[in-house]
Amino acid sequence: MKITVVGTGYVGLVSGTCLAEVGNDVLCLDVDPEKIRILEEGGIPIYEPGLQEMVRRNVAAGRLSFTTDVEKAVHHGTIQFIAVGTPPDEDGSADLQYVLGAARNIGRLMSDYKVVVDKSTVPVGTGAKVKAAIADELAKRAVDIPYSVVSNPEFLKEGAAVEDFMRPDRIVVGAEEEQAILLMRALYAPFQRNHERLIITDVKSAELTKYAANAMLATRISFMNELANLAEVLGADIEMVRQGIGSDPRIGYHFLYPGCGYGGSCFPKDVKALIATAQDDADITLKVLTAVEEANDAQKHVLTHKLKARFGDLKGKHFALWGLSFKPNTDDMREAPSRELIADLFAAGATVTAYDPVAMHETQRIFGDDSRLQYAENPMGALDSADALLIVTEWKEFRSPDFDAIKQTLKNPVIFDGRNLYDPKLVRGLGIEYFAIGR
Ligand SMILES: NC(=O)c1ccc[n+]([C@@H]2O[C@H](COP(=O)([O-])OP(=O)(O)OC[C@H]3O[C@@H](n4cnc5c(N)ncnc54)[C@H](O)[C@@H]3O)[C@@H](O)[C@H]2O)c1
Ligand SMILES: O=c1ccn([C@@H]2O[C@H](COP(=O)(O)OP(=O)(O)O[C@H]3O[C@H](CO)[C@@H](O)[C@H](O)[C@H]3O)[C@@H](O)[C@H]2O)c(=O)[nH]1
Repeated sequence: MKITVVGTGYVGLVSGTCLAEVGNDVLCLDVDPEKIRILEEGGIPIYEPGLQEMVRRNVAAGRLSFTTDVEKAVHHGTIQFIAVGTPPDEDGSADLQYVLGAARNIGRLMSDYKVVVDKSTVPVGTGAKVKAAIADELAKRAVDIPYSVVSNPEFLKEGAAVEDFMRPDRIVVGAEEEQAILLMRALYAPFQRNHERLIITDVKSAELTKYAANAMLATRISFMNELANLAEVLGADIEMVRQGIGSDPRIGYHFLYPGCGYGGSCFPKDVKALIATAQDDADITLKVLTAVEEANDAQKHVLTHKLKARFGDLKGKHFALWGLSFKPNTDDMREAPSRELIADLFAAGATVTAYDPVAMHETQRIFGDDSRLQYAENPMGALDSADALLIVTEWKEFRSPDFDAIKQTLKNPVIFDGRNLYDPKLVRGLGIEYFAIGR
């Protein structure tokens, strides 16, 4: 099948590449010429495990190519995926300018039947807006060309994006026209060989399903973070509680890990957008989600409070920081808890030496050449003359460190662990002061 993917970010590049992998002829469009240059030179503009090799393989096979030429892109695919960003507007609602801009381009340049598939996360009612934008462009040209608009939200997780796309739990398709449903079924057939994964809904339900999924997961995390803070004061261990409740199949173990707040380009933005949709379009205040967001905003400062409780004034203190990206296996720094922590430390007059396996370059782009933030070449290199070690991302390489070396290198043998990586008994038994979340 001939497919165009508009937007070559985390979702567009992964979707386009995985669709090429199963034999489709995919053209990826982006407005950012730098991204297209990198891709055309055989690189990838993001860090995502397994993606680079898959891109190279499919480019070499002639099934995957990249362009900034909008006209070429619109003419290429019968299926036109829209996978552009939907960042939060000032009031938290999703900014649809990129999605509607992409839709207008399609309406302006299409010459035959298109299925326009929205993969970006968009509020309920966006499908209708996309349809209207295309209709408007066709009317301006005084032509009548058939097209369908489909909602196909994406559920991939960064760091595991290729695996999630190739082996999805479910594929939600919101479509109301038979021709479009048939095409979507054919497109996704290779991804559901062993059992049915396609859930066909109306367009609005598909749009809401995406927000509902992220809001539910964010709710579990904020709930656990609040309980962790309570457990700590009461003298209970949240990790034992987590196992105690996770073993109930009605609850399950996933997404119950307490920490220093959820980040990333999706949960914070999508929780905000759903609250805004409910308020603006339905005059309904989503009380649970409002609390989820508030709890998360507070949780991002939990390590700062612990540091102040331990050290008092942080002025002149120097800290080692392990982990910068919002989660392991990505270089994505959007809404990363590390950003809030670093800002808190700067505000309190402290300095930082950070180490992250892949996100230091992106961090430097964000913080610029600020002498208060230095970078180490490896985890141990960050510890020299630091007053304590702080951990905010659970990269695998932090899981079994040389605790003796940590103890000898730090100025004070103190660890503040925002991801509960270690057994408190073991670490404290080695003579290291250990502060974790809820234990
Ligand atoms: N990142 C994730 O893990 C994830 C997962 C599921 C869903 N989503 C959703 O998917 C959407 C995209 O997210 P992302 O993280 O891939 O974003 P991103 O910012 O990484 O990529 C978006 C890309 O679109 C390009 N773009 C913008 N306007 C364009 C236009 N008119 N034509 C062509 N290209 C254009 C940008 O240059 C950018 O490269 C968002 O709605 C997001 O909420 C993201
Ligand atoms: O038990 C947990 C699980 C996650 N997190 C944090 O939650 C955030 C998000 O993590 P994760 O969901 O793994 O990463 P994302 O790549 O943001 O993926 C989410 O957002 C995507 C974009 O919408 C969706 O497609 C995915 O299904 C959804 O999991 C990160 O800061 C994690 O540290 C926790 O604190 N505790």
